[in-house]
Amino acid sequence: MIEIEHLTKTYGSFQALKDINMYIPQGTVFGFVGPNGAGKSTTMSILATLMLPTSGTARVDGFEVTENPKEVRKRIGYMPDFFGVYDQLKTTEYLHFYGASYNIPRGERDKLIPQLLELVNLSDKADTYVDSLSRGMKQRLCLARCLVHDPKVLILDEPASGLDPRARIEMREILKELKLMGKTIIISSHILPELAEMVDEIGVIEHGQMVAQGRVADIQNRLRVKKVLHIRSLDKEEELAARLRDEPYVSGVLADNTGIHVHFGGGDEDQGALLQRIVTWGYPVLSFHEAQTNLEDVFLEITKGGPAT
Ligand SMILES: Nc1ncnc2c1ncn2[C@@H]1O[C@H](COP(=O)(O)OP(=O)(O)OP(=O)(O)O)[C@@H](O)[C@H]1O
Repeated sequence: MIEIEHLTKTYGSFQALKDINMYIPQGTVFGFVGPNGAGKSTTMSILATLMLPTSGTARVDGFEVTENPKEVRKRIGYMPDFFGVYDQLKTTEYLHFYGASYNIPRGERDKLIPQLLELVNLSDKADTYVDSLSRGMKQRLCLARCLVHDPKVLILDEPASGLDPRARIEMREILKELKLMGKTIIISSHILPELAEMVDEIGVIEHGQMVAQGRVADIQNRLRVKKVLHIRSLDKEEELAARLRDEPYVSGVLADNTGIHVHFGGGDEDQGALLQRIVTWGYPVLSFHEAQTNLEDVFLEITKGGPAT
């Protein structure tokens, strides 16, 4: 549904995007992650036909963004990271305004708008002035605005930024519903663990370059060169932790009240041998397992936070 090939963008002499390639199949929820200034908004603005690339191509549903921007716009709903809402309008009027700009007839809008408000949990705010809505409500209204023309693709630039935990959960639930409706969604965020639960694939961008892309689990596996083993012993955990520090492939050991966390660079056989040794030493092992790495760990592992080149 989205195909980006050799995309570059320069601002003056600054190269913000360097040969970006990205393929997002229909119905995929794609998490676009990267540190501040990495190039996420630039990529999304190009996809949304709001900015011209310097070179390369970007297609949405087969239509190239520079050759066929009108066809692209029919198919996308774009939520920018900063957006304005018109103060003098009520929520329903606001959505009528956007619906009318997509030439949706009044009768259809009258049916559609209550459904959209229900989807974004704003039914009880239908007659409220938009400037009196909370930030979370405004974000949800903006999402409803992106949906008025029933686009196949949603391009959401940090839809959960600045929201409190409850509002973020609400936003996440709405996005899950949109996924069920079959939308292809590209969503950028800094809130990585939250993305992990709902995205099918991630692309990690740093200094204008894609540094990793694929299914979340595959990327986690690829990066699991150093795993974390979580060990619990019925007693003498501190003593065991001290002993583990001198074991092969162990690069760090942390003991706290949840158990022993061992950074381990060995393979499966080495891991088995380590467990065997612990048992031979006579420690009453309660559990010994590989801790799940989350998307936050993956992100930190890939983006080392070096200076821009
Ligand atoms: N209009 C512009 N003129 C010059 N430089 C720009 C312009 N827009 C963006 N940049 C630069 O391009 C780089 C990429 O910016 P972009 O906004 O795409 O990053 P981002 O990943 O979305 O960051 P954030 O997470 O902070 O929104 C940054 O270094 C930024 O300073």
